Amino acid sequence: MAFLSKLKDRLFKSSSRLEEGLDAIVEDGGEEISETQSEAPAEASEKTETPQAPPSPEPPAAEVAPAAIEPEPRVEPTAAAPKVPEKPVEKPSLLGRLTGRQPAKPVIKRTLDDDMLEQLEELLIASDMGVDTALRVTANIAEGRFGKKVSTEEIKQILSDEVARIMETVAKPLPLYPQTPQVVLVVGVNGSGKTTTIGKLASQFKDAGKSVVIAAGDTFRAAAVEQLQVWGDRAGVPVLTAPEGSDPASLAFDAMTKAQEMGADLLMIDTAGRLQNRQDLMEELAKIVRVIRKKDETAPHNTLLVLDATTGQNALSQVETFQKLADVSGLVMTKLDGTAKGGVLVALADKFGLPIHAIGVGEKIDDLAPFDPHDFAQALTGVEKT
Ligand SMILES: Nc1nc2c(ncn2[C@@H]2O[C@H](COP(=O)(O)OP(=O)(O)OP(=O)(O)O)[C@@H](O)[C@H]2O)c(=O)[nH]1
Repeated sequence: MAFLSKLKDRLFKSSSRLEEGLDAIVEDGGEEISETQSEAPAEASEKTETPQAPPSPEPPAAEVAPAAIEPEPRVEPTAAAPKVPEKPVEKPSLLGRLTGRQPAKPVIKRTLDDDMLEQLEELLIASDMGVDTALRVTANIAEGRFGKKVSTEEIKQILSDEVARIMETVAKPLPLYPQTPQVVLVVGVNGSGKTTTIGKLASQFKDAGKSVVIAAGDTFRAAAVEQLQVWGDRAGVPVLTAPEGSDPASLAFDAMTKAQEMGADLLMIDTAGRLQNRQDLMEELAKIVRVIRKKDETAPHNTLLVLDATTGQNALSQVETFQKLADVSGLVMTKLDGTAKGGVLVALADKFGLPIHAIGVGEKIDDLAPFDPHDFAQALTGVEKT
């Protein structure tokens, strides 16, 4: 699947770290077993199969998932590419030819014991899953498999299933409500990717036929407003601004009036991300909410917290902080491309259970993908999709 390979390619740092770690763990203390002698895979033994989610039903009409990443064209080797010398074909043995059996491939398997579980725990912690989640995941891996021999491929698959099971409950597109304008407050620390995410979301909703208005609520930084305007232009969506230093709540009120007059479907409000003075920020966010409720007492309908995956475990404390500052309803995780800290998403899902609406996998306008727990788990653990 092209999306998986793209995600995997972009998540390569997390994936390769886990993959290499799992290879090393199985090799360390494992033994070569030819496939014909090897016992039934541990996964198929006592452990009850991880319940695979039934193919998800079509999302209700009210929900719109951000468009998935375009499949990448397959790169065919060019004529100029150096030729790889062909491997000499191995002749099967006489017995093999007579019985039609292929020679057994040696596979390294290791007994899943306390030592191996401890190493797995350490690897998961090093992959930013956090101590609690790492302990829970390894306990689940051990259940019904303790003392059995596992190969690298088996352990990757088991881990991938565990990760997918945790993530399935949080993978939810941003819900769309019939009431308009739907107000989406976007919060997060400076630099987490709020502006970029607003631009990407606005573009996707516009493509889905929705009319969108953006309000540049971080009125303290002229550069932030300019950036948002650039993204608004790219997405073809109006951006409402106010003079530098003016009251963000007053801008939010004006934006709400304008969005209502225009009959807009969505109003996305950018906010400041200065955590240096939490009290000020809390008051600022509370004031924005108070004034938009004068226009619609059910607003904001979503409060999106944008998190930067490269901050690793720090993302956990950002969720805690922003939950105190605002009524966070869902997450967008940015910069999952090229970070070795993708495992933090598992810790976030396990600890907070907040919906993950989308993931950012690049700086371009279409680099925002719906969060797919199975693709993510496979990309993270290095499982080859069959
Ligand atoms: N690689 C990568 N870069 C991203 C992604 N999302 C955002 N960025 C980059 O991260 C940087 C910060 O993004 P912004 O959208 O400006 O972040 P912000 O939270 O609005 O920051 P302030 O304007 O300072 O509040 C920019 O250079 C973006 O191009 C992503 O998914 N992948």
